[in-house]
Amino acid sequence: MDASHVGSDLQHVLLTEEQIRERLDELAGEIADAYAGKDVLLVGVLKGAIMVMADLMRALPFSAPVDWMAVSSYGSGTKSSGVVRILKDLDTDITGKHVLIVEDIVDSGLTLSWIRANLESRSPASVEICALLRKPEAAKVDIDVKWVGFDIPNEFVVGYGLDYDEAYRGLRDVGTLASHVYS
Ligand SMILES: O=P(O)(O)OC[C@H]1O[C@H](OP(=O)(O)OP(=O)(O)O)[C@H](O)[C@@H]1O
Ligand code: HPA
Ligand SMILES: [Mg+2]
Repeated sequence: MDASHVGSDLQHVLLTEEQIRERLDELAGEIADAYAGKDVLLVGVLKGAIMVMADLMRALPFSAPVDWMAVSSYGSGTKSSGVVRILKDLDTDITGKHVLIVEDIVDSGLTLSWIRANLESRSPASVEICALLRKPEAAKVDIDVKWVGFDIPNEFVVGYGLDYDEAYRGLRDVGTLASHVYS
C-alpha cells in the first residue's frame, strides 16, 4: 500500500498533524504543572498510543520513565467487545507511584475504565489519564479523563496510531475512512 493510496482511503481529515502537535504541547504544559515536584510513570496502551506517547514525552519538560501495557478489546472490528485481555503487562511495580495512562482514544470508555481499575488495584499513589481523542456520544461508562486532546464526533477514525484492521496507523493526520474501504 503506497502513501497516495492510503491518503485516498480517507474521506475527511478531522485533525491535522499540526493541530495535534499544538494541542499536545498545551497538554504537556498542564501535565508538567500537575506533576511538579513528583515522579510520574507514563504508561502507554499499545498499540494505538505509540504516536501520542512519542510526541507527548518529547513535549514534556522533564524525563519521565515509560512503560507499556498491551490489551485487546477491538480485535479486527470497529466495535469494542468490552472484554479486555492483558496481552502484555507492565514491567514496572507501580506500588506508591504516580501513574499517567497515555491513550489514543476513549470511545465507549470500556478499555480505559478496565485498565484504570486494574492499575488502581496495585496500590499506586495516583492514576490519571491523558487521551488524545474522546467520543462523548459513544460513552458507555463514566470515566474521568483528566487530559483530553479533542472531543470528536461518533465516527470511526484512523491515523496517528489508530488503525482499521491494523492499517493506517502511520498516517500523520486523523480522519474518517471512505465507505469503499469497508466494503
Ligand atoms: O473506549 P473503547 O471503546 O474501549 O476503545 C478504545 C480502545 O480501543 C482501541 O484499542 P484496540 O483494542 O483497537 O487496540 P490497538 O490500540 O492495538 O489498536 C484504542 O486504542 C483504545 O485502547
Ligand atoms: O474510532 C476508532 N478508530 C480506531 N480504533 C478505535 N478504537 C476505538 N475507537 C476507534
Ligand atoms: Mg485498534
